[in-house]
Amino acid sequence: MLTVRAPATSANLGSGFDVFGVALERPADIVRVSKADRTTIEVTGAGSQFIPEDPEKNTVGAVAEALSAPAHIQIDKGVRPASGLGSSAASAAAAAVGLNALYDRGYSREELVPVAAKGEAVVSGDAHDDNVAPSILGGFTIATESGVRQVDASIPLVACLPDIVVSTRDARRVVPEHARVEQLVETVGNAATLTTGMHRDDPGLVGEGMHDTVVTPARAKLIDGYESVREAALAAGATGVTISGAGPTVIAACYEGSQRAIASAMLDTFGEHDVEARAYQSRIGRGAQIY
Ligand SMILES: Nc1ncnc2c1ncn2[C@@H]1O[C@H](COP(=O)(O)OP(=O)(O)O)[C@@H](O)[C@H]1O
Ligand SMILES: N[C@@H](CCOP(=O)(O)O)C(=O)O
Repeated sequence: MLTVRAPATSANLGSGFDVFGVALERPADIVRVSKADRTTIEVTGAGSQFIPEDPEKNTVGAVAEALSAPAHIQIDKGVRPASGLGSSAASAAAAAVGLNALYDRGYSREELVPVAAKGEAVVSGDAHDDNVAPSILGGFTIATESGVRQVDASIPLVACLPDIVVSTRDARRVVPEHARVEQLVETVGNAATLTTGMHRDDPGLVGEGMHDTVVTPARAKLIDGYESVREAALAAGATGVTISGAGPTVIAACYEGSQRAIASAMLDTFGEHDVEARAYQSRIGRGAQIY
């Protein structure tokens, strides 16, 4: 048997829709894999009552199939589903890393990204790599049609998860089909600023580059209190705030030392909207680890 810990991730970071992602230090899924004649799945932990154990419907089933690696797979969920923290991707990433080692398939971490993305296709209808890439590789990742680039950045973050459910599938339906050329120019500038910030470990540039006027405003309507939470986090010292993945988690970048004040401001503000929430104070972290 092998045990793998795969971290939650935050995709998009505002200006990098379907491209950017970062690994968080916490929360994480713990996945145990052992060889079997056919794949069976057992799920416990956060939100497990909403997660199917049928291999055709769970992200890890598609990964086992893609690696021809039937196994008994036990998933202990630390990352709540439909959170915007790459919940389904964390399990898929852990399964890809674990089954690759268990069956000695010899794939590199980079080669495992599209394998884990097959799991994502099961739940979101699209094989997007922006969550599985950082969960497998760690750091900041740029996932495009031509592959994945990774930067070992270290930026302090606060991820505030309200007690609201937003499924990725639903949140993809509200993404605008068109953008003005001015918005395109602004987005390219912001994405480039964010990438430079990641290379320099500069929270100011990363926060500035998180600004987005295309996808985020459309999705913000699905999150009660989003605009006030964003303003409260900025007032408490965040350098940038946006929706994590498809939401409802709201993610803030900041300088070292201000995470606690930002977490508290975000929780209080969700509270003012009668929304319970929890905050994870984190940094950009490492990818899946085998124990
Ligand atoms: N191993 C898994 N972990 C979490 N969710 C899973 C898993 N397998 C299938 N799902 C399904 O995926 C959906 C959650 O995925 P998604 O909306 O992408 O959440 P998140 O935004 O946190 O990634 C739920 O419908 C859940 O039942
Ligand atoms: N790029 C995707 C990312 C979804 O992330 P999740 O954590 O909400 O699953 C999107 O924005 O739809």
